[in-house]
Amino acid sequence: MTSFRTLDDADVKGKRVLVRVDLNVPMEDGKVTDLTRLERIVPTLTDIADRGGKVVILAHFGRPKGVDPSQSLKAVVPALADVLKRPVAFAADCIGEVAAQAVDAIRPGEILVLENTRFHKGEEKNEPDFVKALAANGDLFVADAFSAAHRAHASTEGLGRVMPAYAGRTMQAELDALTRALEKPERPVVAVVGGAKVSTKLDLLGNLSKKVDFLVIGGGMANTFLAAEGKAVGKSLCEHDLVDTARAIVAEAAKNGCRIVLPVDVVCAKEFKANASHRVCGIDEVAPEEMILDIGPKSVEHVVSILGRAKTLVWNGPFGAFELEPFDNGTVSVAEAAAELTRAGHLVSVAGGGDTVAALNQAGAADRFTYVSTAGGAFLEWLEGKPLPGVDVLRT
Ligand SMILES: Nc1ncnc2c1ncn2[C@@H]1O[C@H](COP(=O)(O)OP(=O)(O)OP(=O)(O)O)[C@@H](O)[C@H]1O
Ligand SMILES: O=C(O)[C@H](O)COP(=O)(O)O
Repeated sequence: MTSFRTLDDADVKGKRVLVRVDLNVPMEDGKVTDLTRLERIVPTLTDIADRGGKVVILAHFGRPKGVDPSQSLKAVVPALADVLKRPVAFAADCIGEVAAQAVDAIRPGEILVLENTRFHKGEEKNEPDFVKALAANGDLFVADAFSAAHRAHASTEGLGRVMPAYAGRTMQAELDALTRALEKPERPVVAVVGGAKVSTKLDLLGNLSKKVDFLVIGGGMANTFLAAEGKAVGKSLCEHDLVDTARAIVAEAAKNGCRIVLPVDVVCAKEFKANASHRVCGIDEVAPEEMILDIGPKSVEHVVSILGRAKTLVWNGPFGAFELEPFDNGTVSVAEAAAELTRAGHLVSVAGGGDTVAALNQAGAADRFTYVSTAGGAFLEWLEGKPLPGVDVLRT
């Protein structure tokens, strides 16, 4: 069995601990608008600090091409200090003299953020010299950015190869949850895959159909599967060029003993806007001028009954255009049912993906899920069954 060294195995006292976290948080007018990623890293940072380590934070922000003051991590430092309820120092570079002096200047138990690693091209190229320059400021490496672990960058993967490396608390929680959900799940396992387009989730559907017992397809992508069954989907978002691909996914799933679950009724409107005039209809009754914008009540009931018999749920992507009321209804109703089944101890539920997390928050259901991942791309790549370099480098 693969295992990971964790913070419990690390002797951090008096050491300079390079901690890779994800500070890629949403900002508006220089203020952080969602603190979730900052809150998640508190246990790791306080644990190292309280055990007498010097906490030296490495992170990226945005996708700058070289040094770009508008993408400086300095703007995130006040919010991080607020969340930690401790002072946080900042250094204007992540390597060289500036970084070395800042690391020298903090005492054991104190916390320092180094400037955006992506200001140096060696970060994304994972250049050995840049890895070396980062490593010069630390004695050990703690990886706590699962959400950046799909990147083989210097600060996510390179450092793990050149110094003693440990999984931080968030990384550990994420890996535990993901293992419970797909690697060693209690069966039956249900995957809900919604969202806009099949084309963005082909690998994911292929991988999940090998691993889960029920693959519930929702959102715009369900329309392509419905079209593949010969249903008329009117003006709905639908990738007609992918109907053969959809048929191949269904056939492959059947071979693997995985049941594909599609909507049996839908909510249709003629306009893509909030509170557009709408109606519920059977899946064979969509008119040429209509768009499917949500699943209907019978579909909700069907999905909820499947969840009622399941032990594990993995969820990525909403059932409908959840940003527009009342087309959030399907997503909200299924989310509420999943949250209650989880709270009652009947279900292990793991969800991820930017829009998915927004939809679960909107439904007031996120807090009752077993685990909600803050990762976007990394969560998707994990669902696709791809190796995550920032995780693999931690394996013992
Ligand atoms: N029937 C539909 N018609 C049109 N758009 C839809 C429909 N159902 C869902 N969507 C849209 O799909 C989008 C979400 O899909 P997406 O694949 O991005 O989800 P996600 O994987 O959770 O998010 P992310 O890509 O941010 O991680 C939403 O904007 C939603 O409005
Ligand atoms: O926000 C994210 O999903 C991570 O921080 C990764 O960011 P990236 O897609 O720019 O590598």
